[in-house]
Amino acid sequence: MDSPPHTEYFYDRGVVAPDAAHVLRTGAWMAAATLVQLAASVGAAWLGARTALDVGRELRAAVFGRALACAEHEVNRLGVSSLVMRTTGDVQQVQMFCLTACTVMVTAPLMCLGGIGMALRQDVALSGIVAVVVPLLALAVGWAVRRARPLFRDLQHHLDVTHRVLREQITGVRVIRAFVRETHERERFDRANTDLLDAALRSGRLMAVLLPVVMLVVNASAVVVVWVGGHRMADGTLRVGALTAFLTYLAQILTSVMAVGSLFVLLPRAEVSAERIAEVLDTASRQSPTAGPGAPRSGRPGPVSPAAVPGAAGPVGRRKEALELRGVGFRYPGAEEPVLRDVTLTVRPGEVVAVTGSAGAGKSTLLGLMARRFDPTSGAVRLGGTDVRALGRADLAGAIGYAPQQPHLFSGTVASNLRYAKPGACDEELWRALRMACADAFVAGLPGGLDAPVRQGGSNFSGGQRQRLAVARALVHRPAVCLLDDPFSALDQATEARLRTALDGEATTAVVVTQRVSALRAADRVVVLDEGRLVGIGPHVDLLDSCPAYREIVLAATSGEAA
Ligand SMILES: Nc1ncnc2c1ncn2[C@@H]1O[C@H](COP(=O)(O)OP(=O)(O)OP(=O)(O)O)[C@@H](O)[C@H]1O
Repeated sequence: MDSPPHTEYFYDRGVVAPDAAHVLRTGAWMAAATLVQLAASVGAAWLGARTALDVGRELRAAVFGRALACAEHEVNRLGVSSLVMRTTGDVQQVQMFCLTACTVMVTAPLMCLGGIGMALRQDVALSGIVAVVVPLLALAVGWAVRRARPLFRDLQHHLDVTHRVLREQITGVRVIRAFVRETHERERFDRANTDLLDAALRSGRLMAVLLPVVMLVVNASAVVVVWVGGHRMADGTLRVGALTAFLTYLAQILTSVMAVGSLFVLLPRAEVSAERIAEVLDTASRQSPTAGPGAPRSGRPGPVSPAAVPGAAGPVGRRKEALELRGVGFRYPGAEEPVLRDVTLTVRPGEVVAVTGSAGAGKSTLLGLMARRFDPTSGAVRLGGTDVRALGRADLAGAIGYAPQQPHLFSGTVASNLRYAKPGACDEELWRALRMACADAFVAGLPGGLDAPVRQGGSNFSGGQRQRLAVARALVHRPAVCLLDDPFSALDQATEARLRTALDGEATTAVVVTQRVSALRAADRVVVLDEGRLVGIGPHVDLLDSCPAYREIVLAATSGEAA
């Protein structure tokens, strides 16, 4: 009976003998085995790639979801560029590791164990060389992995820095040109770029040393096998077929060990990236523990339900809500001093309250607290008698229309930006909001009207147009409370007056940050902030008499306006 297809027999009976029929028979077995191996490899590569891509997609979605839910100060702490990097580059590193792990970690150990088994069966004495070589390789790779981890952490940090500098420079390119600071900025970028290069070289050098060390061990082991085997062949204790077979098994074992080694070379960078991703996933959500449930923001941010806000009644969007601040204090994370101290204020339903004060007095922060961009460090904000922390985010978003001081528009169309507030809004609702924000005339004049394109950040619109679109967006869903942060700063007097009249006509509760005397005069009441403290509240005329800080603001503003 024939022996099994075996490299040793193939050589001794087929090549040394020679026996063509044996060569053909054994060769056919080997070709069949190779085909099976090929199919298995292709299958493993396909499944591995699929798994790695799925892992990448899931991780990206998780990091992005967490970044959206992050508290604002967490986003600031991590940095926008770093968050982008973690969502893309870091996920890519983990994905690459997964791909290699999926394809290598199944086949390589099997091939290695199979090779060791066959080598032991072939020649126990020669197998001793394997017992020395494999731990040597493991030691070399382990040493490199340990040393590589801090180097890759440094590399990822420098990638973040370079991205941050680049992003800042590209978004600020107009300012750079206006102040002819190209040389300065080029130097700043060069510094970041060179630091990145150095970090990449440090980690690259380590990996460059590892490969020759591994190859040296592999080739030295082959030399030792041939040398020992050669002597034993001369003694007549080893046949040429056995030596050739052993060399084949040795190559199989070492190839498998090197494949696993390549995985460990990817490990430290993937590990660092995974740590950075985990840091984002572990950040606190902007919702405080007291926050109640509520529909997720991803859906349509429908109007707050009467059940969600006690006291709410009437048809959607026509409600008026009281907004109360009770002893509100706020300190930005990491800041030594609070920005707001003990602010108590009630904005009555349907009332228009103007907030004024010197630069940095805390006006935007106050509005941010009302919109629940962040939670107060002391006291509470109540809407319709309910603590806003107890409201679902969608409920709150439905009840409040917020236009921040620096309006942000997304790339898309005018309509898609306006529908951010109410995805199902019809064109008539959009035009109504545009009319209120005095933006209807310029939108009507755009080619495409509501479908006119908006470039990233609204860069194809003027500051005033962006501001009006942001105000319109805040009004589309007819919120119970409008929070407008300095909406008049880029508007002329006539447009400002039209916007005020439109807001009055809507009769919603409104809190408007402004320094414009005309707007202060027209408001039902004015709130005056000075270094985070509420120093005056009342109608314009009363405050002129009773509040020196207000008088100063008005005097400064009127002289400016008169000039
Ligand atoms: N994200 C932040 N982190 C730390 N401090 C902040 C942050 N935002 C604002 N501040 C600080 O809080 C204070 C109040 O800022 P805020 O923007 O509320 O003032 P403001 O009255 O709206 O000013 P302006 O009229 O100039 O817009 C400022 O001293 C500012 O430096």
